[in-house]
Amino acid sequence: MAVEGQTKEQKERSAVVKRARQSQWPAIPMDEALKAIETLARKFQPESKCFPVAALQPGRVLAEQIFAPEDVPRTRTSIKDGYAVIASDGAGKREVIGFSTAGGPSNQTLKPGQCIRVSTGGVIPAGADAVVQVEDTELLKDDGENELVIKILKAPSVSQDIREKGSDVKLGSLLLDVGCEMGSAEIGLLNAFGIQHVEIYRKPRVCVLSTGNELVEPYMPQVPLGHIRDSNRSQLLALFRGQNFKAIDAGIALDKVETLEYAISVASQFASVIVTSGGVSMGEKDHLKEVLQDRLNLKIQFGRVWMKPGLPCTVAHGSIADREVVVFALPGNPVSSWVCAHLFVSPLLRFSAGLSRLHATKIRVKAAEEIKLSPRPEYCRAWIDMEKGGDLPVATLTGNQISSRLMSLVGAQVLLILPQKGQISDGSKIKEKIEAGEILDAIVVGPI
Ligand SMILES: Nc1nc2c(c(=O)[nH]1)N[C@H]1C(S)=C(S)[C@@H](COP(=O)(O)OP(=O)(O)OC[C@H]3O[C@@H](n4cnc5c(N)ncnc54)[C@H](O)[C@@H]3O)O[C@H]1N2
Ligand code: MOO
Repeated sequence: MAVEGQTKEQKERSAVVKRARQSQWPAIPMDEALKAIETLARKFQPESKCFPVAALQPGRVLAEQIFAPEDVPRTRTSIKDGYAVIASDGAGKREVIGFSTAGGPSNQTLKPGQCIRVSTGGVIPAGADAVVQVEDTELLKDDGENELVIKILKAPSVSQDIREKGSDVKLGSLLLDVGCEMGSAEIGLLNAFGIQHVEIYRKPRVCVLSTGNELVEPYMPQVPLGHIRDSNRSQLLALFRGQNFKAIDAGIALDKVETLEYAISVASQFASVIVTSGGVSMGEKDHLKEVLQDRLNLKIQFGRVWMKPGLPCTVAHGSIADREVVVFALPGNPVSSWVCAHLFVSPLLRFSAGLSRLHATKIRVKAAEEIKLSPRPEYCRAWIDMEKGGDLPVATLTGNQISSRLMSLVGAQVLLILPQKGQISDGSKIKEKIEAGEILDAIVVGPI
Protein backbone atom coordinates (compact mmCIF):
# COMPACT_ATOMS: atom_id res chain seq x y z
CA MET A 1 0.00 0.00 0.00
CA ALA A 2 1.33 3.50 -0.81
CA VAL A 3 2.10 5.36 2.40
CA GLU A 4 3.36 8.85 3.09
CA GLY A 5 7.11 9.24 2.92
CA GLN A 6 7.56 6.59 0.19
CA THR A 7 10.13 7.32 -2.49
CA LYS A 8 9.00 7.59 -6.11
CA GLU A 9 10.45 4.15 -6.81
CA GLN A 10 8.63 2.62 -3.83
CA LYS A 11 5.37 4.17 -4.98
CA GLU A 12 5.86 2.75 -8.47
CA ARG A 13 6.58 -0.70 -7.06
CA SER A 14 3.42 -0.58 -4.95
CA ALA A 15 1.49 0.33 -8.13
CA VAL A 16 2.88 -2.80 -9.78
CA VAL A 17 1.71 -5.15 -7.06
CA LYS A 18 -1.73 -3.57 -7.12
CA ARG A 19 -2.26 -3.80 -10.85
CA ALA A 20 -5.02 -6.03 -12.20
CA ARG A 21 -3.77 -9.38 -13.45
CA GLN A 22 -6.58 -9.74 -15.95
CA SER A 23 -7.99 -7.06 -18.18
CA GLN A 24 -11.36 -5.81 -16.93
CA TRP A 25 -12.27 -4.98 -20.53
CA PRO A 26 -14.08 -7.58 -22.61
CA ALA A 27 -12.52 -8.08 -26.04
CA ILE A 28 -15.54 -7.25 -28.21
CA PRO A 29 -15.97 -8.65 -31.73
CA MET A 30 -14.96 -6.50 -34.65
CA ASP A 31 -18.48 -5.97 -36.01
CA GLU A 32 -19.56 -4.61 -32.62
CA ALA A 33 -16.56 -2.27 -32.52
CA LEU A 34 -17.33 -1.00 -36.02
CA LYS A 35 -20.98 -0.45 -35.08
CA ALA A 36 -19.86 1.57 -32.06
CA ILE A 37 -17.67 3.69 -34.32
CA GLU A 38 -20.55 4.30 -36.73
CA THR A 39 -22.82 5.39 -33.86
CA LEU A 40 -20.10 7.64 -32.49
CA ALA A 41 -19.39 9.12 -35.91
CA ARG A 42 -22.91 10.56 -36.06
CA LYS A 43 -22.04 12.78 -33.10
CA PHE A 44 -19.35 14.44 -35.22
CA GLN A 45 -21.46 15.92 -38.00
CA PRO A 46 -19.59 17.66 -40.78
CA GLU A 47 -19.51 21.45 -40.89
CA SER A 48 -19.56 23.41 -44.13
CA LYS A 49 -18.25 26.70 -45.50
CA CYS A 50 -18.41 28.66 -48.74
CA PHE A 51 -15.26 28.20 -50.82
CA PRO A 52 -13.94 29.69 -54.10
CA VAL A 53 -13.84 27.14 -56.92
CA ALA A 54 -10.58 28.69 -58.18
CA ALA A 55 -8.86 27.52 -54.98
CA LEU A 56 -10.43 24.03 -54.80
CA GLN A 57 -7.99 21.19 -54.30
CA PRO A 58 -8.74 17.53 -55.09
CA GLY A 59 -10.09 15.73 -52.02
CA ARG A 60 -12.43 18.49 -50.81
CA VAL A 61 -15.99 17.30 -50.24
CA LEU A 62 -19.08 19.02 -51.59
CA ALA A 63 -21.71 20.10 -49.05
CA GLU A 64 -24.44 21.10 -51.53
CA GLN A 65 -26.09 19.82 -54.68
CA ILE A 66 -24.95 21.59 -57.82
CA PHE A 67 -27.42 21.93 -60.70
CA ALA A 68 -26.55 22.90 -64.26
CA PRO A 69 -27.16 26.64 -64.70
CA GLU A 70 -27.32 26.21 -68.49
CA ASP A 71 -27.47 23.64 -71.29
CA VAL A 72 -24.27 22.07 -72.62
CA PRO A 73 -23.75 22.71 -75.41
CA ARG A 74 -25.62 25.98 -75.16
CA THR A 75 -26.45 25.74 -78.88
CA ARG A 76 -26.11 23.12 -81.65
CA THR A 77 -22.43 22.55 -82.42
CA SER A 78 -20.42 20.44 -84.81
CA ILE A 79 -18.81 17.15 -83.72
CA LYS A 80 -16.44 17.17 -86.72
CA ASP A 81 -14.29 19.45 -88.83
CA GLY A 82 -16.23 19.61 -92.12
CA TYR A 83 -19.26 21.34 -93.65
CA ALA A 84 -22.68 22.26 -92.29
CA VAL A 85 -25.20 21.23 -94.94
CA ILE A 86 -28.87 20.63 -95.63
CA ALA A 87 -29.24 16.84 -95.52
CA SER A 88 -32.05 16.72 -98.09
CA ASP A 89 -29.63 18.15 -100.68
CA GLY A 90 -28.06 14.67 -100.76
CA ALA A 91 -24.63 14.01 -102.23
CA GLY A 92 -23.05 16.26 -104.85
CA LYS A 93 -21.92 19.86 -105.38
CA ARG A 94 -22.19 22.61 -102.72
CA GLU A 95 -21.31 26.26 -102.82
CA VAL A 96 -19.18 27.20 -99.76
CA ILE A 97 -20.66 30.49 -98.54
CA GLY A 98 -18.66 31.05 -95.33
CA PHE A 99 -17.24 29.48 -92.21
CA SER A 100 -18.19 28.88 -88.57
CA THR A 101 -15.28 28.06 -86.31
CA ALA A 102 -15.21 27.41 -82.56
CA GLY A 103 -15.19 30.99 -81.26
CA GLY A 104 -16.23 32.51 -84.61
CA PRO A 105 -19.87 31.68 -85.37
CA SER A 106 -21.42 32.46 -88.74
CA ASN A 107 -24.56 34.63 -88.95
CA GLN A 108 -25.45 33.39 -92.43
CA THR A 109 -28.48 31.21 -93.20
CA LEU A 110 -28.01 28.22 -95.48
CA LYS A 111 -30.12 27.84 -98.59
CA PRO A 112 -30.43 24.65 -100.68
CA GLY A 113 -27.20 23.86 -102.55
CA GLN A 114 -25.04 25.77 -100.08
CA CYS A 115 -22.77 24.76 -97.23
CA ILE A 116 -20.72 26.47 -94.51
CA ARG A 117 -17.28 25.28 -93.41
CA VAL A 118 -17.39 24.31 -89.68
CA SER A 119 -14.79 23.22 -87.19
CA THR A 120 -15.30 20.85 -84.25
CA GLY A 121 -17.19 22.78 -81.57
CA GLY A 122 -18.28 25.46 -84.10
CA VAL A 123 -21.90 26.70 -83.98
CA ILE A 124 -24.21 25.09 -86.60
CA PRO A 125 -25.50 27.92 -88.77
CA ALA A 126 -29.19 28.55 -89.30
CA GLY A 127 -30.76 26.35 -91.95
CA ALA A 128 -28.23 23.49 -91.61
CA ASP A 129 -29.31 20.10 -90.24
CA ALA A 130 -26.22 17.92 -90.78
CA VAL A 131 -22.42 18.01 -90.82
CA VAL A 132 -20.28 16.21 -93.39
CA GLN A 133 -16.74 15.50 -92.26
CA VAL A 134 -13.96 16.85 -94.47
CA GLU A 135 -12.83 13.28 -95.28
CA ASP A 136 -16.14 12.70 -97.12
CA THR A 137 -15.70 15.68 -99.47
CA GLU A 138 -13.66 16.81 -102.46
CA LEU A 139 -12.60 20.36 -103.29
CA LEU A 140 -13.87 21.29 -106.76
CA LYS A 141 -13.07 25.01 -106.94
CA ASP A 142 -11.09 27.59 -105.00
CA ASP A 143 -9.67 31.09 -105.46
CA GLY A 144 -6.23 30.19 -104.10
CA GLU A 145 -7.25 31.22 -100.59
CA ASN A 146 -10.84 30.16 -100.03
CA GLU A 147 -12.80 27.06 -100.89
CA LEU A 148 -15.60 27.98 -103.27
CA VAL A 149 -17.24 24.71 -104.33
CA ILE A 150 -16.97 21.24 -102.82
CA LYS A 151 -18.48 17.86 -103.58
CA ILE A 152 -20.19 15.80 -100.88
CA LEU A 153 -19.27 12.17 -101.57
CA LYS A 154 -21.86 10.45 -99.35
CA ALA A 155 -25.45 11.60 -98.88
CA PRO A 156 -25.75 12.91 -95.26
CA SER A 157 -28.52 12.05 -92.84
CA VAL A 158 -30.38 14.57 -90.68
CA SER A 159 -28.52 15.38 -87.39
CA GLN A 160 -25.38 13.64 -88.56
CA ASP A 161 -22.36 14.86 -86.51
CA ILE A 162 -24.37 17.53 -84.70
CA ARG A 163 -24.25 17.89 -80.89
CA GLU A 164 -27.74 19.08 -80.05
CA LYS A 165 -28.34 21.86 -77.51
CA GLY A 166 -28.32 20.32 -74.00
CA SER A 167 -27.32 16.89 -75.29
CA ASP A 168 -24.35 16.64 -72.87
CA VAL A 169 -26.06 18.31 -69.89
CA LYS A 170 -29.62 19.65 -69.63
CA LEU A 171 -30.26 22.96 -67.90
CA GLY A 172 -31.28 22.26 -64.27
CA SER A 173 -30.00 18.68 -64.15
CA LEU A 174 -27.95 17.49 -61.16
CA LEU A 175 -24.23 17.90 -61.81
CA LEU A 176 -22.71 16.95 -58.45
CA ASP A 177 -24.28 15.63 -55.26
CA VAL A 178 -23.66 16.29 -51.58
CA GLY A 179 -20.75 14.17 -50.32
CA CYS A 180 -19.04 14.09 -53.70
CA GLU A 181 -15.25 14.12 -53.40
CA MET A 182 -13.66 16.71 -55.66
CA GLY A 183 -11.29 15.32 -58.24
CA SER A 184 -9.90 16.81 -61.41
CA ALA A 185 -13.10 16.01 -63.35
CA GLU A 186 -15.39 17.63 -60.77
CA ILE A 187 -13.22 20.75 -60.60
CA GLY A 188 -13.28 20.91 -64.41
CA LEU A 189 -17.06 20.52 -64.45
CA LEU A 190 -17.63 23.40 -62.02
CA ASN A 191 -15.44 25.61 -64.17
CA ALA A 192 -17.21 24.50 -67.35
CA PHE A 193 -20.35 26.09 -65.91
CA GLY A 194 -18.67 29.18 -64.52
CA ILE A 195 -19.60 28.27 -60.94
CA GLN A 196 -17.39 30.39 -58.74
CA HIS A 197 -18.28 29.44 -55.17
CA VAL A 198 -19.44 26.18 -53.65
CA GLU A 199 -20.36 25.04 -50.18
CA ILE A 200 -17.80 22.45 -49.06
CA TYR A 201 -17.24 20.58 -45.81
CA ARG A 202 -14.50 21.68 -43.47
CA LYS A 203 -11.70 19.16 -43.05
CA PRO A 204 -12.04 17.46 -39.68
CA ARG A 205 -9.16 18.06 -37.29
CA VAL A 206 -7.37 15.25 -35.51
CA CYS A 207 -4.69 15.65 -32.83
CA VAL A 208 -2.01 12.95 -32.64
CA LEU A 209 -0.22 12.29 -29.36
CA SER A 210 2.43 9.67 -28.61
CA THR A 211 2.79 8.34 -25.10
CA GLY A 212 5.67 6.51 -23.44
CA ASN A 213 8.69 7.17 -21.23
CA GLU A 214 10.83 5.30 -23.74
CA LEU A 215 10.14 7.65 -26.64
CA VAL A 216 12.60 10.21 -27.97
CA GLU A 217 12.17 12.63 -30.85
CA PRO A 218 13.22 11.04 -34.16
CA TYR A 219 15.83 13.76 -34.76
CA MET A 220 17.77 12.98 -31.54
CA PRO A 221 21.31 11.93 -32.53
CA GLN A 222 21.69 9.58 -29.55
CA VAL A 223 19.03 7.16 -28.37
CA PRO A 224 19.78 5.97 -24.82
CA LEU A 225 19.55 2.23 -24.25
CA GLY A 226 15.96 1.17 -23.60
CA HIS A 227 14.61 4.17 -25.49
CA ILE A 228 13.27 4.24 -29.06
CA ARG A 229 12.50 6.92 -31.60
CA ASP A 230 8.85 7.93 -31.78
CA SER A 231 7.66 6.75 -35.18
CA ASN A 232 3.93 6.38 -34.52
CA ARG A 233 3.26 10.09 -34.39
CA SER A 234 4.76 10.97 -37.77
CA GLN A 235 3.27 7.82 -39.26
CA LEU A 236 -0.25 8.63 -38.08
CA LEU A 237 0.05 12.33 -38.97
CA ALA A 238 1.13 11.35 -42.49
CA LEU A 239 -1.68 8.79 -42.75
CA PHE A 240 -4.39 11.31 -41.81
CA ARG A 241 -2.91 14.11 -43.90
CA GLY A 242 -2.71 11.74 -46.86
CA GLN A 243 -6.44 11.11 -46.37
CA ASN A 244 -7.11 14.84 -46.55
CA PHE A 245 -7.75 15.50 -42.87
CA LYS A 246 -6.14 18.25 -40.80
CA ALA A 247 -3.74 16.45 -38.49
CA ILE A 248 -2.13 18.31 -35.60
CA ASP A 249 1.03 17.17 -33.83
CA ALA A 250 0.44 17.00 -30.06
CA GLY A 251 3.94 15.77 -29.19
CA ILE A 252 5.01 13.07 -26.76
CA ALA A 253 3.60 12.61 -23.25
CA LEU A 254 5.32 10.67 -20.49
CA ASP A 255 3.59 7.68 -18.90
CA LYS A 256 2.28 9.63 -15.92
CA VAL A 257 -1.41 10.09 -15.23
CA GLU A 258 -1.12 13.85 -14.64
CA THR A 259 0.94 14.33 -17.82
CA LEU A 260 -1.43 12.25 -19.91
CA GLU A 261 -4.47 14.04 -18.53
CA TYR A 262 -2.86 17.39 -19.27
CA ALA A 263 -1.72 16.44 -22.79
CA ILE A 264 -5.14 15.09 -23.77
CA SER A 265 -6.87 18.15 -22.30
CA VAL A 266 -4.62 20.45 -24.31
CA ALA A 267 -5.25 18.37 -27.45
CA SER A 268 -9.00 18.69 -26.91
CA GLN A 269 -8.71 22.44 -27.37
CA PHE A 270 -7.36 21.90 -30.89
CA ALA A 271 -9.45 19.01 -32.21
CA SER A 272 -12.48 16.96 -31.29
CA VAL A 273 -10.80 13.77 -32.50
CA ILE A 274 -7.72 12.81 -30.50
CA VAL A 275 -5.52 9.85 -31.34
CA THR A 276 -2.97 8.57 -28.87
CA SER A 277 -0.69 5.56 -29.16
CA GLY A 278 0.74 3.40 -26.39
CA GLY A 279 -0.16 2.75 -22.76
CA VAL A 280 -3.41 0.81 -23.23
CA SER A 281 -2.34 -2.70 -22.35
CA MET A 282 -1.51 -4.46 -19.07
CA GLY A 283 1.85 -2.86 -18.14
CA GLU A 284 2.25 -0.94 -14.90
CA LYS A 285 2.81 2.19 -17.00
CA ASP A 286 -0.27 1.65 -19.14
CA HIS A 287 -2.41 4.43 -17.68
CA LEU A 288 -4.43 5.56 -20.65
CA LYS A 289 -7.70 3.79 -19.84
CA GLU A 290 -7.58 5.01 -16.24
CA VAL A 291 -6.85 8.58 -17.37
CA LEU A 292 -9.67 8.59 -19.91
CA GLN A 293 -12.24 7.10 -17.57
CA ASP A 294 -11.32 8.30 -14.09
CA ARG A 295 -9.51 11.58 -14.62
CA LEU A 296 -11.15 12.93 -17.77
CA ASN A 297 -14.55 11.37 -17.04
CA LEU A 298 -14.96 10.07 -20.56
CA LYS A 299 -17.04 7.00 -21.30
CA ILE A 300 -15.02 4.12 -22.65
CA GLN A 301 -16.96 2.71 -25.62
CA PHE A 302 -14.68 -0.30 -25.79
CA GLY A 303 -11.38 -1.16 -24.12
CA ARG A 304 -10.35 -4.20 -26.18
CA VAL A 305 -11.26 -5.66 -29.56
CA TRP A 306 -10.96 -9.31 -30.52
CA MET A 307 -8.61 -8.66 -33.40
CA LYS A 308 -4.97 -8.91 -34.39
CA PRO A 309 -3.15 -6.61 -34.33
CA GLY A 310 -4.89 -4.13 -32.04
CA LEU A 311 -6.29 -6.15 -29.13
CA PRO A 312 -6.08 -3.35 -26.50
CA CYS A 313 -7.49 -0.68 -28.83
CA THR A 314 -9.61 1.70 -26.75
CA VAL A 315 -12.14 4.33 -27.72
CA ALA A 316 -13.58 6.89 -25.29
CA HIS A 317 -16.17 9.63 -25.77
CA GLY A 318 -17.42 12.58 -23.73
CA SER A 319 -16.61 16.20 -22.99
CA ILE A 320 -13.46 17.90 -21.89
CA ALA A 321 -13.99 21.49 -20.75
CA ASP A 322 -17.36 21.50 -22.55
CA ARG A 323 -15.92 20.32 -25.83
CA GLU A 324 -17.22 17.03 -27.18
CA VAL A 325 -14.35 14.70 -27.96
CA VAL A 326 -13.60 11.17 -29.03
CA VAL A 327 -10.27 9.70 -27.99
CA PHE A 328 -8.84 6.78 -29.91
CA ALA A 329 -6.25 5.30 -27.59
CA LEU A 330 -4.44 3.02 -30.01
CA PRO A 331 -1.96 0.32 -29.01
CA GLY A 332 1.70 1.39 -29.03
CA ASN A 333 2.99 -1.25 -31.42
CA PRO A 334 3.51 0.61 -34.71
CA VAL A 335 1.61 -1.90 -36.82
CA SER A 336 -1.29 -2.09 -34.37
CA SER A 337 -1.73 1.67 -34.25
CA TRP A 338 -1.58 1.91 -38.06
CA VAL A 339 -4.12 -0.88 -38.62
CA CYS A 340 -6.46 0.51 -35.93
CA ALA A 341 -6.16 4.00 -37.41
CA HIS A 342 -7.31 2.64 -40.77
CA LEU A 343 -10.13 0.55 -39.34
CA PHE A 344 -11.52 2.84 -36.64
CA VAL A 345 -10.22 6.40 -36.87
CA SER A 346 -10.45 6.98 -40.62
CA PRO A 347 -14.15 5.97 -40.90
CA LEU A 348 -15.12 8.45 -38.16
CA LEU A 349 -13.04 11.17 -39.80
CA ARG A 350 -14.53 10.35 -43.19
CA PHE A 351 -18.03 10.82 -41.74
CA SER A 352 -16.98 14.08 -40.16
CA ALA A 353 -15.52 15.15 -43.52
CA GLY A 354 -18.96 14.68 -45.11
CA LEU A 355 -17.97 11.68 -47.22
CA SER A 356 -20.84 9.40 -48.09
CA ARG A 357 -18.80 6.19 -47.77
CA LEU A 358 -17.32 5.63 -44.29
CA HIS A 359 -15.28 2.52 -44.84
CA ALA A 360 -12.41 1.86 -47.23
CA THR A 361 -13.05 -0.13 -50.39
CA LYS A 362 -13.11 -3.92 -50.06
CA ILE A 363 -11.95 -6.22 -52.84
CA ARG A 364 -11.68 -9.97 -53.29
CA VAL A 365 -8.23 -11.44 -53.72
CA LYS A 366 -6.56 -14.81 -53.97
CA ALA A 367 -4.00 -15.78 -51.33
CA ALA A 368 -0.62 -16.32 -53.00
CA GLU A 369 0.53 -18.65 -50.26
CA GLU A 370 -0.64 -20.72 -47.33
CA ILE A 371 -1.34 -18.51 -44.25
CA LYS A 372 -1.57 -19.85 -40.70
CA LEU A 373 -4.64 -18.59 -38.85
CA SER A 374 -4.38 -16.97 -35.44
CA PRO A 375 -6.76 -17.42 -32.48
CA ARG A 376 -7.95 -13.85 -33.19
CA PRO A 377 -9.35 -12.58 -36.53
CA GLU A 378 -6.36 -11.00 -38.21
CA TYR A 379 -5.74 -8.08 -40.56
CA CYS A 380 -2.62 -9.04 -42.50
CA ARG A 381 -0.76 -6.58 -44.67
CA ALA A 382 -0.29 -7.69 -48.26
CA TRP A 383 0.93 -6.62 -51.66
CA ILE A 384 -1.30 -7.09 -54.67
CA ASP A 385 -0.42 -8.44 -58.11
CA MET A 386 -3.13 -7.59 -60.63
CA GLU A 387 -1.57 -9.57 -63.47
CA LYS A 388 -1.05 -12.93 -61.77
CA GLY A 389 -3.93 -15.20 -60.92
CA GLY A 390 -6.33 -14.54 -63.81
CA ASP A 391 -9.77 -13.50 -62.58
CA LEU A 392 -8.74 -12.06 -59.19
CA PRO A 393 -5.68 -10.13 -57.96
CA VAL A 394 -3.19 -12.18 -55.99
CA ALA A 395 -2.18 -11.08 -52.47
CA THR A 396 1.25 -11.81 -51.02
CA LEU A 397 1.96 -11.15 -47.33
CA THR A 398 4.45 -8.38 -46.60
CA GLY A 399 6.66 -10.75 -44.62
CA ASN A 400 6.54 -11.40 -40.87
CA GLN A 401 3.29 -9.97 -39.49
CA ILE A 402 4.37 -9.34 -35.88
CA SER A 403 2.87 -6.05 -34.69
CA SER A 404 6.22 -4.45 -33.85
CA ARG A 405 7.51 -4.93 -37.42
CA LEU A 406 7.03 -1.62 -39.17
CA MET A 407 8.50 -3.17 -42.33
CA SER A 408 5.27 -5.13 -42.75
CA LEU A 409 3.54 -1.85 -43.63
CA VAL A 410 5.94 -0.81 -46.37
CA GLY A 411 4.10 -0.73 -49.68
CA ALA A 412 1.13 -2.56 -48.15
CA GLN A 413 -1.87 -2.23 -50.47
CA VAL A 414 -4.48 -4.25 -48.64
CA LEU A 415 -5.36 -5.66 -45.27
CA LEU A 416 -6.34 -9.28 -45.76
CA ILE A 417 -9.28 -10.13 -43.53
CA LEU A 418 -8.52 -13.52 -42.00
CA PRO A 419 -10.98 -15.41 -39.82
CA GLN A 420 -9.77 -16.70 -36.49
CA LYS A 421 -8.58 -20.27 -36.25
CA GLY A 422 -11.62 -22.41 -35.49
CA GLN A 423 -14.31 -24.79 -36.56
CA ILE A 424 -15.52 -24.48 -40.13
CA SER A 425 -19.23 -23.77 -40.51
CA ASP A 426 -20.37 -27.40 -40.82
CA GLY A 427 -18.40 -28.19 -37.63
CA SER A 428 -16.55 -31.04 -39.33
CA LYS A 429 -13.01 -29.87 -38.63
CA ILE A 430 -10.83 -27.07 -37.30
CA LYS A 431 -9.64 -24.64 -39.92
CA GLU A 432 -6.01 -23.93 -39.12
CA LYS A 433 -4.88 -22.17 -42.25
CA ILE A 434 -5.77 -20.40 -45.46
CA GLU A 435 -4.75 -22.46 -48.48
CA ALA A 436 -2.81 -20.94 -51.38
CA GLY A 437 -5.36 -19.78 -53.97
CA GLU A 438 -8.16 -19.37 -51.42
CA ILE A 439 -10.35 -16.30 -51.96
CA LEU A 440 -10.34 -13.65 -49.25
CA ASP A 441 -11.85 -10.23 -48.62
CA ALA A 442 -9.30 -7.44 -48.39
CA ILE A 443 -9.50 -3.78 -47.37
CA VAL A 444 -7.68 -1.40 -49.69
CA VAL A 445 -5.17 0.72 -47.74
CA GLY A 446 -2.76 1.79 -50.47
CA PRO A 447 -2.64 2.58 -54.16
CA ILE A 448 -3.34 -0.45 -56.35
N1 LIG B 1 0.22 -8.88 -20.43
C1 LIG B 1 -0.15 -8.41 -21.60
N2 LIG B 1 0.73 -7.73 -22.31
C2 LIG B 1 0.38 -7.23 -23.50
C3 LIG B 1 -0.92 -7.46 -23.98
C4 LIG B 1 -1.84 -8.17 -23.18
O1 LIG B 1 -3.01 -8.39 -23.57
N3 LIG B 1 -1.39 -8.63 -21.99
N4 LIG B 1 -1.26 -6.96 -25.23
C5 LIG B 1 -0.17 -6.85 -26.16
C6 LIG B 1 -0.63 -6.18 -27.34
S1 LIG B 1 -1.68 -7.09 -28.33
C7 LIG B 1 -0.19 -4.97 -27.71
S2 LIG B 1 -0.61 -4.34 -29.24
C8 LIG B 1 0.67 -4.17 -26.89
C9 LIG B 1 0.13 -2.74 -26.78
O2 LIG B 1 0.60 -2.16 -25.67
P1 LIG B 1 0.41 -0.65 -25.28
O3 LIG B 1 -0.63 -0.01 -26.06
O4 LIG B 1 0.28 -0.59 -23.85
O5 LIG B 1 1.72 -0.01 -25.84
P2 LIG B 1 3.13 0.19 -25.13
O6 LIG B 1 3.32 -0.88 -24.16
O7 LIG B 1 3.19 1.57 -24.69
O8 LIG B 1 4.01 -0.03 -26.39
C10 LIG B 1 4.07 -1.24 -27.08
C11 LIG B 1 5.28 -1.25 -28.00
O9 LIG B 1 5.20 -0.20 -28.95
C12 LIG B 1 6.30 0.68 -28.86
N5 LIG B 1 5.82 2.05 -29.07
C13 LIG B 1 4.98 2.72 -28.29
N6 LIG B 1 4.80 3.96 -28.75
C14 LIG B 1 5.54 4.07 -29.84
C15 LIG B 1 5.80 5.13 -30.75
N7 LIG B 1 5.21 6.31 -30.60
N8 LIG B 1 6.62 4.91 -31.79
C16 LIG B 1 7.22 3.70 -31.94
N9 LIG B 1 7.01 2.66 -31.12
C17 LIG B 1 6.20 2.85 -30.08
C18 LIG B 1 6.78 0.50 -27.44
O10 LIG B 1 8.08 0.91 -27.28
C19 LIG B 1 6.57 -0.97 -27.23
O11 LIG B 1 7.62 -1.70 -27.80
O12 LIG B 1 0.79 -4.72 -25.59
C20 LIG B 1 1.04 -6.14 -25.60
N10 LIG B 1 1.27 -6.53 -24.26
O1 MOO C 1 -2.58 -7.55 -31.08
MO1 MOO C 1 -1.30 -6.47 -30.52
O2 MOO C 1 -2.10 -5.36 -31.24
O3 MOO C 1 -0.40 -6.11 -31.76
O4 MOO C 1 -0.01 -7.49 -30.86
